[in-house]
Amino acid sequence: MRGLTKTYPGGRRPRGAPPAGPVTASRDIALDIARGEVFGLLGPNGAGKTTLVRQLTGLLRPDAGSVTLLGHDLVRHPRRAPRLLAYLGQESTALDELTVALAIETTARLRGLDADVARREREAVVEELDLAAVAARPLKRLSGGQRRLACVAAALAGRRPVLVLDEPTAGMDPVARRAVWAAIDRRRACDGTTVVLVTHNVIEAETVLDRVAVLDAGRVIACDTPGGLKALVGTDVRLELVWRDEPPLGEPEIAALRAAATVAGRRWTLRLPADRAREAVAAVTAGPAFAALDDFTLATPSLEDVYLALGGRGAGLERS
Ligand SMILES: Nc1ncnc2c1ncn2[C@@H]1O[C@H](COP(=O)(O)OP(=O)(O)OP(=O)(O)O)[C@@H](O)[C@H]1O
Repeated sequence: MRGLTKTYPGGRRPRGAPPAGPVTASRDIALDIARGEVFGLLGPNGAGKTTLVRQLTGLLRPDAGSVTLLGHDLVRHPRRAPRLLAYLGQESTALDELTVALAIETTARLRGLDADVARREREAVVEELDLAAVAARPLKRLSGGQRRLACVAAALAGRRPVLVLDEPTAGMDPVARRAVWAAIDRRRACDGTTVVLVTHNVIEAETVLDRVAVLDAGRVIACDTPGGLKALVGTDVRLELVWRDEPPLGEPEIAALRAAATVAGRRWTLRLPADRAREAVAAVTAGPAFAALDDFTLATPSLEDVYLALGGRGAGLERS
């Protein structure tokens, strides 16, 4: 992608509401995604992730800039996109009337597979994502998480060399989410599939992503490997404390931690240099503090920390 720019015109608003001005959702975006890479787009609600992937998939025409995918100019020839990539949008209602099995098999057929190959592929992906129990039911009669999983299965059918997945695990339970991340990892490892992944689930996604672009207000504000991005925030570690009810603020060490913490209900989050974190862990795991503690975690920087350090608002980022 080079120089991708997209501004939505201001819309009409109900009488009395403030006028809605135009929104520039992509600002001069330049990104190179290598073949076989699992590439993440990270950013808060409204950062422009969906706008970007819709341009990448030929569904939305940029105002300026270019998208070249496997040698094809997708701004000039957007209809080539469906032959090159599988796209899972945020909302997929097109398959709602079909059963899960038929949705997967039909998608594979539409992507050019012979009937028996499409059937075999359907069987394999139903097993891979553990969908057998709901395979005979129409998508519209499934729970939100099950429907999303069925849509992921359809996206995987037909073996496109590029997968563009917009929040594939939204609304899924942990078992389903794990199955999706494993399926993505397998496509990359076995087929060399290129995957572009929009996600809010930063901690989970970290394990599958080769590189990540962080978007904020339509701009790419950082792009690197997860490790490279984490190096940006230095060596601070994150200490999370969850208290049973009242923390023992009478203890001077605990009162000092309170002053440095971000407090959300019973949860305190602290970002500390490693040696200071060690002292803090010693303080909270001794004496009355430990008795008052419900849970604690100590973690090295995550992509979420990177995002926050880069000045993002943090809203909308989700931890597993
Ligand atoms: N059709 C549209 N018309 C006008 N403005 C739009 C339209 N679609 C998106 N926007 C605006 O463009 C900006 C980027 O939206 P986009 O959906 O790309 O963000 P996102 O990063 O995908 O957000 P989310 O995480 O909530 O899915 C937002 O300010 C949004 O309000």
